[in-house]
Amino acid sequence: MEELSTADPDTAVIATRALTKRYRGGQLAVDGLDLTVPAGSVFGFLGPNGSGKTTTIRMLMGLIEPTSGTARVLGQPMPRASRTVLPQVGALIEGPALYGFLSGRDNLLRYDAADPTADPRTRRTRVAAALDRVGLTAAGGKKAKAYSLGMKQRLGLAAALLQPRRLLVLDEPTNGLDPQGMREIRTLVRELASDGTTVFLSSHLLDEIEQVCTHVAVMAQGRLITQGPVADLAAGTRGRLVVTTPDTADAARVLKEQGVGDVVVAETAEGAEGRVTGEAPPPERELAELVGALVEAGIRVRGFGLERASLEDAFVALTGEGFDVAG
Ligand SMILES: Nc1ncnc2c1ncn2[C@@H]1O[C@H](COP(=O)(O)OP(=O)(O)OP(=O)(O)O)[C@@H](O)[C@H]1O
Repeated sequence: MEELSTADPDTAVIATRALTKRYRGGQLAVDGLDLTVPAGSVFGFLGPNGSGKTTTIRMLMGLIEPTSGTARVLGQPMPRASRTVLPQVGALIEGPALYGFLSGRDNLLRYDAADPTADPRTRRTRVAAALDRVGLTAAGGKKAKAYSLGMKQRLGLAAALLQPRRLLVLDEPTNGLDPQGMREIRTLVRELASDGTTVFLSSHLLDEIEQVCTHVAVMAQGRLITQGPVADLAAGTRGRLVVTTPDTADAARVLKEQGVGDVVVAETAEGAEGRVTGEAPPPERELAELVGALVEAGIRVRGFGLERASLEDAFVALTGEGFDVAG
Protein backbone atom coordinates (compact mmCIF):
# COMPACT_ATOMS: atom_id res chain seq x y z
CA MET A 1 0.00 0.00 0.00
CA GLU A 2 1.14 3.47 -0.80
CA GLU A 3 0.91 5.97 2.05
CA LEU A 4 0.73 9.52 0.82
CA SER A 5 1.27 11.36 4.05
CA THR A 6 1.80 10.26 7.59
CA ALA A 7 -1.22 11.36 9.57
CA ASP A 8 -0.66 10.68 13.27
CA PRO A 9 -2.77 7.72 14.42
CA ASP A 10 -2.55 8.91 18.06
CA THR A 11 -4.46 12.11 17.40
CA ALA A 12 -6.64 10.65 14.66
CA VAL A 13 -10.40 10.69 14.95
CA ILE A 14 -10.52 7.20 13.43
CA ALA A 15 -7.57 4.81 13.46
CA THR A 16 -7.69 1.14 12.57
CA ARG A 17 -4.92 -1.43 12.67
CA ALA A 18 -5.09 -4.60 10.57
CA LEU A 19 -8.87 -4.38 10.82
CA THR A 20 -10.35 -7.49 9.22
CA LYS A 21 -13.83 -8.89 8.73
CA ARG A 22 -14.61 -12.30 7.40
CA TYR A 23 -18.32 -13.02 7.25
CA ARG A 24 -19.67 -16.36 8.33
CA GLY A 25 -20.09 -17.47 4.75
CA GLY A 26 -16.32 -17.07 4.36
CA GLN A 27 -16.41 -13.77 2.48
CA LEU A 28 -13.34 -11.67 3.35
CA ALA A 29 -15.04 -8.26 3.21
CA VAL A 30 -12.30 -6.16 4.86
CA ASP A 31 -8.70 -7.32 4.79
CA GLY A 32 -6.04 -5.84 7.10
CA LEU A 33 -7.22 -2.24 6.99
CA ASP A 34 -4.97 0.52 8.46
CA LEU A 35 -7.04 3.66 8.25
CA THR A 36 -6.08 7.06 9.72
CA VAL A 37 -8.64 9.85 9.65
CA PRO A 38 -7.15 13.18 10.81
CA ALA A 39 -9.19 15.52 13.00
CA GLY A 40 -10.94 18.25 11.02
CA SER A 41 -10.78 16.42 7.71
CA VAL A 42 -13.59 15.68 5.30
CA PHE A 43 -12.51 12.14 4.67
CA GLY A 44 -13.80 10.33 1.61
CA PHE A 45 -13.96 6.56 1.83
CA LEU A 46 -13.97 5.62 -1.80
CA GLY A 47 -14.43 2.30 -3.50
CA PRO A 48 -16.60 0.45 -5.97
CA ASN A 49 -19.67 -1.43 -4.72
CA GLY A 50 -18.72 -4.43 -2.63
CA SER A 51 -15.24 -3.14 -1.75
CA GLY A 52 -15.93 -3.28 1.99
CA LYS A 53 -16.94 0.28 2.86
CA THR A 54 -20.19 -0.50 4.66
CA THR A 55 -18.60 -3.40 6.52
CA THR A 56 -15.84 -1.05 7.74
CA ILE A 57 -18.35 1.58 8.84
CA ARG A 58 -20.36 -1.06 10.72
CA MET A 59 -17.21 -2.08 12.59
CA LEU A 60 -16.32 1.54 13.35
CA MET A 61 -19.78 2.13 14.79
CA GLY A 62 -19.63 -1.01 16.91
CA LEU A 63 -22.51 -2.62 15.01
CA ILE A 64 -20.50 -5.73 14.12
CA GLU A 65 -17.39 -7.27 15.66
CA PRO A 66 -14.20 -7.42 13.63
CA THR A 67 -12.77 -10.87 12.99
CA SER A 68 -9.35 -9.47 13.95
CA GLY A 69 -7.51 -6.18 14.24
CA THR A 70 -8.51 -3.05 16.14
CA ALA A 71 -10.51 0.10 15.57
CA ARG A 72 -10.28 3.30 17.62
CA VAL A 73 -12.83 6.07 17.25
CA LEU A 74 -12.23 9.39 19.05
CA GLY A 75 -9.29 7.70 20.72
CA GLN A 76 -11.35 4.86 22.22
CA PRO A 77 -11.46 1.20 21.28
CA MET A 78 -14.56 0.00 19.43
CA PRO A 79 -16.85 -1.77 19.98
CA ARG A 80 -15.82 -1.80 23.67
CA ALA A 81 -16.25 1.96 24.20
CA SER A 82 -19.47 2.29 22.16
CA ARG A 83 -21.37 3.81 25.08
CA THR A 84 -18.99 6.73 25.50
CA VAL A 85 -18.05 7.15 21.84
CA LEU A 86 -21.36 6.89 20.00
CA PRO A 87 -23.05 9.90 21.67
CA GLN A 88 -20.30 12.05 20.16
CA VAL A 89 -20.81 10.60 16.69
CA GLY A 90 -23.61 11.47 14.30
CA ALA A 91 -24.25 8.67 11.86
CA LEU A 92 -26.31 8.31 8.73
CA ILE A 93 -26.07 4.72 7.63
CA GLU A 94 -28.22 3.04 4.99
CA GLY A 95 -30.81 5.81 4.87
CA PRO A 96 -32.54 7.39 7.85
CA ALA A 97 -35.33 5.53 9.65
CA LEU A 98 -38.28 7.90 9.40
CA TYR A 99 -41.95 7.74 10.17
CA GLY A 100 -43.67 8.76 6.96
CA PHE A 101 -46.93 9.67 8.68
CA LEU A 102 -45.17 12.17 10.96
CA SER A 103 -43.96 15.59 9.92
CA GLY A 104 -40.25 16.20 9.61
CA ARG A 105 -40.36 18.20 12.84
CA ASP A 106 -42.27 15.48 14.71
CA ASN A 107 -39.78 12.88 13.50
CA LEU A 108 -36.99 14.91 15.04
CA LEU A 109 -38.93 15.48 18.27
CA ARG A 110 -39.39 11.71 18.56
CA TYR A 111 -35.77 11.09 17.79
CA ASP A 112 -34.65 13.60 20.38
CA ALA A 113 -37.03 12.12 22.96
CA ALA A 114 -35.38 8.72 22.44
CA ASP A 115 -32.08 10.20 23.64
CA PRO A 116 -31.96 9.86 27.44
CA THR A 117 -29.30 12.57 27.69
CA ALA A 118 -31.41 15.16 25.83
CA ASP A 119 -33.08 17.74 28.05
CA PRO A 120 -36.85 17.80 27.24
CA ARG A 121 -37.08 21.49 28.14
CA THR A 122 -34.82 22.50 25.28
CA ARG A 123 -36.14 19.91 22.81
CA ARG A 124 -38.13 22.29 20.60
CA THR A 125 -35.23 24.72 20.33
CA ARG A 126 -32.86 21.88 19.42
CA VAL A 127 -35.19 20.52 16.77
CA ALA A 128 -35.77 23.98 15.29
CA ALA A 129 -32.01 24.57 15.10
CA ALA A 130 -31.42 21.18 13.44
CA LEU A 131 -34.17 21.82 10.87
CA ASP A 132 -32.67 25.21 10.16
CA ARG A 133 -29.19 23.69 9.82
CA VAL A 134 -30.32 21.46 6.96
CA GLY A 135 -32.64 24.01 5.34
CA LEU A 136 -35.90 22.27 6.24
CA THR A 137 -37.51 24.94 8.41
CA ALA A 138 -40.20 25.75 5.82
CA ALA A 139 -40.92 22.05 5.16
CA GLY A 140 -40.79 21.07 8.85
CA GLY A 141 -44.56 20.69 9.11
CA LYS A 142 -44.89 18.49 6.04
CA LYS A 143 -45.29 14.72 6.41
CA ALA A 144 -41.97 12.94 5.86
CA LYS A 145 -43.52 10.65 3.25
CA ALA A 146 -44.10 13.72 1.07
CA TYR A 147 -40.39 14.58 1.22
CA SER A 148 -38.10 14.05 -1.75
CA LEU A 149 -35.23 11.64 -1.28
CA GLY A 150 -32.87 14.58 -0.81
CA MET A 151 -35.12 16.09 1.86
CA LYS A 152 -35.27 12.71 3.63
CA GLN A 153 -31.49 12.54 3.64
CA ARG A 154 -31.31 16.06 5.03
CA LEU A 155 -33.83 15.15 7.72
CA GLY A 156 -31.63 12.17 8.58
CA LEU A 157 -28.69 14.53 8.86
CA ALA A 158 -30.74 16.86 11.05
CA ALA A 159 -31.37 13.90 13.37
CA ALA A 160 -27.64 13.25 13.50
CA LEU A 161 -27.08 16.93 14.33
CA LEU A 162 -29.45 17.27 17.28
CA GLN A 163 -26.45 17.02 19.57
CA PRO A 164 -23.05 18.60 18.98
CA ARG A 165 -20.86 15.99 17.30
CA ARG A 166 -17.14 15.60 16.95
CA LEU A 167 -17.55 13.16 14.10
CA LEU A 168 -20.15 12.56 11.42
CA VAL A 169 -20.20 9.23 9.62
CA LEU A 170 -22.22 9.22 6.42
CA ASP A 171 -22.59 6.06 4.37
CA GLU A 172 -23.20 6.98 0.72
CA PRO A 173 -25.05 10.18 1.69
CA THR A 174 -25.91 11.12 -1.89
CA ASN A 175 -26.91 7.68 -3.11
CA GLY A 176 -30.03 7.91 -5.25
CA LEU A 177 -30.18 11.71 -5.14
CA ASP A 178 -30.65 13.90 -8.19
CA PRO A 179 -27.93 16.47 -8.98
CA GLN A 180 -29.73 19.17 -6.98
CA GLY A 181 -30.04 16.91 -3.94
CA MET A 182 -26.37 15.96 -4.27
CA ARG A 183 -25.37 19.62 -4.34
CA GLU A 184 -27.40 20.30 -1.22
CA ILE A 185 -25.72 17.50 0.70
CA ARG A 186 -22.27 18.58 -0.51
CA THR A 187 -22.88 22.16 0.61
CA LEU A 188 -24.07 20.94 3.97
CA VAL A 189 -21.04 18.71 4.43
CA ARG A 190 -18.74 21.65 3.66
CA GLU A 191 -20.56 23.86 6.17
CA LEU A 192 -20.39 21.22 8.88
CA ALA A 193 -16.70 20.71 8.24
CA SER A 194 -16.03 24.44 8.43
CA ASP A 195 -17.52 24.35 11.93
CA GLY A 196 -14.76 21.90 12.86
CA THR A 197 -16.67 18.60 12.71
CA THR A 198 -14.70 15.75 11.17
CA VAL A 199 -16.77 14.17 8.42
CA PHE A 200 -16.18 10.61 7.26
CA LEU A 201 -18.25 9.77 4.20
CA SER A 202 -18.28 6.79 1.93
CA SER A 203 -18.94 7.06 -1.76
CA HIS A 204 -18.48 5.19 -4.98
CA LEU A 205 -18.47 8.52 -6.86
CA LEU A 206 -15.03 9.85 -7.66
CA ASP A 207 -15.96 13.37 -8.57
CA GLU A 208 -18.07 13.72 -5.46
CA ILE A 209 -15.00 12.93 -3.36
CA GLU A 210 -12.91 15.36 -5.40
CA GLN A 211 -15.45 18.11 -4.89
CA VAL A 212 -15.99 17.87 -1.18
CA CYS A 213 -13.21 15.92 0.51
CA THR A 214 -9.85 17.02 1.86
CA HIS A 215 -8.64 13.43 2.34
CA VAL A 216 -9.40 10.14 0.72
CA ALA A 217 -8.87 6.43 1.25
CA VAL A 218 -9.33 4.16 -1.72
CA MET A 219 -10.65 0.63 -1.21
CA ALA A 220 -10.79 -2.23 -3.67
CA GLN A 221 -11.81 -5.78 -2.81
CA GLY A 222 -11.58 -5.25 0.92
CA ARG A 223 -8.10 -3.77 0.85
CA LEU A 224 -6.84 -0.24 1.25
CA ILE A 225 -5.02 0.89 -1.87
CA THR A 226 -3.99 4.34 -0.69
CA GLN A 227 -4.91 7.13 1.69
CA GLY A 228 -3.95 10.75 2.17
CA PRO A 229 -4.84 14.30 1.12
CA VAL A 230 -6.87 14.36 -2.10
CA ALA A 231 -4.49 16.87 -3.65
CA ASP A 232 -1.49 14.59 -3.04
CA LEU A 233 -3.21 11.63 -4.60
CA ALA A 234 -4.06 13.42 -7.80
CA ALA A 235 -0.63 15.12 -7.85
CA GLY A 236 1.10 11.75 -7.41
CA THR A 237 -0.37 10.77 -10.73
CA ARG A 238 1.11 12.85 -13.46
CA GLY A 239 -1.35 14.56 -15.75
CA ARG A 240 -1.07 14.51 -19.50
CA LEU A 241 0.46 16.86 -21.99
CA VAL A 242 -2.11 18.07 -24.49
CA VAL A 243 -1.35 19.69 -27.84
CA THR A 244 -4.17 21.08 -29.94
CA THR A 245 -3.25 21.26 -33.61
CA PRO A 246 -4.53 20.44 -37.08
CA ASP A 247 -1.15 18.75 -37.78
CA THR A 248 -1.65 15.80 -35.46
CA ALA A 249 0.59 13.23 -37.18
CA ASP A 250 3.57 15.60 -37.35
CA ALA A 251 3.01 16.79 -33.82
CA ALA A 252 2.96 13.18 -32.61
CA ARG A 253 6.23 12.49 -34.44
CA VAL A 254 7.97 15.54 -32.94
CA LEU A 255 6.75 14.77 -29.43
CA LYS A 256 8.12 11.22 -29.76
CA GLU A 257 11.44 12.60 -31.04
CA GLN A 258 11.50 14.83 -27.96
CA GLY A 259 11.20 11.78 -25.75
CA VAL A 260 7.55 12.15 -24.72
CA GLY A 261 6.07 8.77 -23.81
CA ASP A 262 2.70 7.23 -24.63
CA VAL A 263 1.82 9.65 -27.43
CA VAL A 264 -1.81 9.30 -28.51
CA VAL A 265 -3.52 11.05 -31.42
CA ALA A 266 -7.23 11.74 -31.13
CA GLU A 267 -8.73 11.07 -34.55
CA THR A 268 -10.33 14.09 -36.16
CA ALA A 269 -11.89 14.91 -39.51
CA GLU A 270 -9.57 16.10 -42.31
CA GLY A 271 -8.37 19.66 -41.70
CA ALA A 272 -10.07 19.99 -38.32
CA GLU A 273 -8.12 20.67 -35.15
CA GLY A 274 -7.09 17.56 -33.31
CA ARG A 275 -5.55 16.67 -30.01
CA VAL A 276 -2.30 14.91 -29.40
CA THR A 277 -1.65 13.81 -25.85
CA GLY A 278 1.31 12.24 -24.15
CA GLU A 279 2.80 11.53 -20.76
CA ALA A 280 3.59 14.72 -18.91
CA PRO A 281 7.33 15.33 -19.08
CA PRO A 282 9.29 15.27 -15.82
CA PRO A 283 9.14 18.57 -13.87
CA GLU A 284 12.76 19.52 -14.68
CA ARG A 285 11.98 19.55 -18.40
CA GLU A 286 11.25 23.02 -19.77
CA LEU A 287 7.85 22.93 -21.46
CA ALA A 288 8.92 25.90 -23.60
CA GLU A 289 11.52 23.65 -25.22
CA LEU A 290 8.81 21.25 -26.33
CA VAL A 291 6.65 24.04 -27.72
CA GLY A 292 9.75 25.41 -29.49
CA ALA A 293 10.45 22.06 -31.12
CA LEU A 294 6.87 21.80 -32.35
CA VAL A 295 6.84 25.32 -33.75
CA GLU A 296 10.25 24.89 -35.37
CA ALA A 297 8.96 21.80 -37.16
CA GLY A 298 6.25 24.00 -38.70
CA ILE A 299 3.43 22.57 -36.66
CA ARG A 300 0.50 24.90 -36.16
CA VAL A 301 0.20 24.77 -32.38
CA ARG A 302 -3.20 26.11 -31.31
CA GLY A 303 -3.07 24.94 -27.75
CA PHE A 304 -0.46 23.49 -25.44
CA GLY A 305 -0.78 22.57 -21.81
CA LEU A 306 -0.78 20.09 -19.00
CA GLU A 307 -4.04 18.53 -17.93
CA ARG A 308 -4.24 17.92 -14.22
CA ALA A 309 -4.69 14.30 -13.24
CA SER A 310 -8.07 13.48 -11.78
CA LEU A 311 -8.70 11.14 -8.91
CA GLU A 312 -9.94 8.72 -11.53
CA ASP A 313 -6.55 8.79 -13.29
CA ALA A 314 -4.98 8.13 -9.90
CA PHE A 315 -7.30 5.21 -9.22
CA VAL A 316 -6.58 3.68 -12.61
CA ALA A 317 -2.84 4.19 -12.10
CA LEU A 318 -3.00 2.54 -8.66
CA THR A 319 -5.18 -0.44 -9.47
CA GLY A 320 -4.55 -0.90 -13.16
CA GLU A 321 -8.33 -1.06 -13.47
CA GLY A 322 -11.07 1.27 -14.50
CA PHE A 323 -13.25 2.60 -11.73
CA ASP A 324 -16.24 0.36 -12.19
CA VAL A 325 -19.29 1.69 -10.42
CA ALA A 326 -21.68 -0.90 -11.80
CA GLY A 327 -23.61 -3.10 -9.44
N1 LIG B 1 -23.78 -9.78 6.13
C1 LIG B 1 -22.97 -10.24 5.19
N2 LIG B 1 -22.70 -11.55 5.06
C2 LIG B 1 -21.87 -12.03 4.11
N3 LIG B 1 -21.23 -11.25 3.21
C3 LIG B 1 -21.46 -9.93 3.26
C4 LIG B 1 -22.33 -9.34 4.25
N4 LIG B 1 -22.33 -8.00 4.05
C5 LIG B 1 -21.51 -7.75 3.00
N5 LIG B 1 -20.97 -8.90 2.53
C6 LIG B 1 -19.99 -9.02 1.43
O1 LIG B 1 -18.80 -8.36 1.81
C7 LIG B 1 -18.26 -7.62 0.71
C8 LIG B 1 -18.13 -6.15 1.06
O2 LIG B 1 -19.42 -5.61 1.20
P1 LIG B 1 -19.73 -4.13 1.70
O3 LIG B 1 -21.19 -3.96 1.77
O4 LIG B 1 -18.94 -3.85 2.91
O5 LIG B 1 -19.13 -3.28 0.50
P2 LIG B 1 -19.40 -1.77 0.10
O6 LIG B 1 -18.10 -1.26 -0.39
O7 LIG B 1 -20.04 -1.06 1.21
O8 LIG B 1 -20.38 -1.91 -1.09
P3 LIG B 1 -21.82 -1.25 -1.27
O9 LIG B 1 -21.55 0.14 -1.72
O10 LIG B 1 -22.43 -2.12 -2.32
O11 LIG B 1 -22.51 -1.36 0.07
C9 LIG B 1 -19.16 -7.90 -0.47
O12 LIG B 1 -18.60 -8.94 -1.22
C10 LIG B 1 -20.46 -8.33 0.17
O13 LIG B 1 -21.15 -9.21 -0.67
